Amino acid sequence: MCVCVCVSVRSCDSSVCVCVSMRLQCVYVSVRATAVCEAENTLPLSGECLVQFDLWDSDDVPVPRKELLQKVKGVDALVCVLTEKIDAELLDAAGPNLKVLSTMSVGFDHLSLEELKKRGIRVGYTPDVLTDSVAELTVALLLTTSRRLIEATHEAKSGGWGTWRTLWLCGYELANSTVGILGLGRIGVAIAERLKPFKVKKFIYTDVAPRPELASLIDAEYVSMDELASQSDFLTVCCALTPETKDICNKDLFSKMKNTSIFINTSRGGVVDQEDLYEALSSGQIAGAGLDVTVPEPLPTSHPLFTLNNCVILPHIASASYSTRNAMSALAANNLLLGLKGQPMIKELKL
Ligand SMILES: O=C(O)C(=O)CO
Repeated sequence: MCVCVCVSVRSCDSSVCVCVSMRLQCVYVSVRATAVCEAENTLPLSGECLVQFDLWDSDDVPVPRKELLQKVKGVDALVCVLTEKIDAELLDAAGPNLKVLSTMSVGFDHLSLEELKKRGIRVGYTPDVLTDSVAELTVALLLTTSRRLIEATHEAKSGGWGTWRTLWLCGYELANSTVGILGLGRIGVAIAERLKPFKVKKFIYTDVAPRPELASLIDAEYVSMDELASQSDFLTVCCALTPETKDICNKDLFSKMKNTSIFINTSRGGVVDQEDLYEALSSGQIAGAGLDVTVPEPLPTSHPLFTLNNCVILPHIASASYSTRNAMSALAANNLLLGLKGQPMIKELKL
């Protein structure tokens, strides 16, 4: 039996995952599994079976495509992170042995689900364990953007800090505001729960359909996309990237937003038309934007969005806390091993 894995892992709790994480520490990995293998990089799969893996032992990530296409040949399973495009080309290169895919991410826009389904490959992913971390970072980004913290530290450091001035570096506060959530799921709820103590007046959301159970947790009102745009003082994007949501935040949406509103995206860069966002920010159509995700990633340092004071850009770090990355790696590893054993994964995508 053979397996292939590309994952970033640190130490974690269960014995299986301690074993995985010690071997796969902070690297993208290619893993090979064999029935009864005594090679160094092995994991127990069942009583009579061990998973063996080879490390992608380099900071040079993601795994170069050519190398990955080589490494996956003949494997039974694959663990990946969100930078790996799992498409027909890669699945063809892996061949018919491939039965399990485990992605260390909640997002799965990097996976060709149709191709996976067609080949009968089971897919594990890592929802829930990153909800707190992403929600926390979203709040941090929102406050950083709305209270202009990056500009402020720059001014303080660079001599721009003169006498106290009435309107200098004024921003927008959450108290008495309306917060809009585009795509209400676990993360949107967790963001709202954290924002509520800031005295937000009202939560509104839009989605493909109302989600009354989740909405009731935060007392959020379902509105149309247009109402979301026009009513939100803070609009936070929490939807998955799908063909339907690609570029959904575009000129049309920005043109309906208030000049005083703040746009936040910690989901996927692909949901935003970045040219339209640049236009909205530079023309004053909206007050500011905080982005943890962009297209491409990394965003080239020459990108026009980097020239704007009212745009805060983070390098996709929403889930980057030690405890969350540990939990994600443990879940990805356990999904992989359960899938290999033919058992239900802890978190499996329904294809
Ligand atoms: O898990 C994901 O999909 C992420 O984007 C991690 O931050």
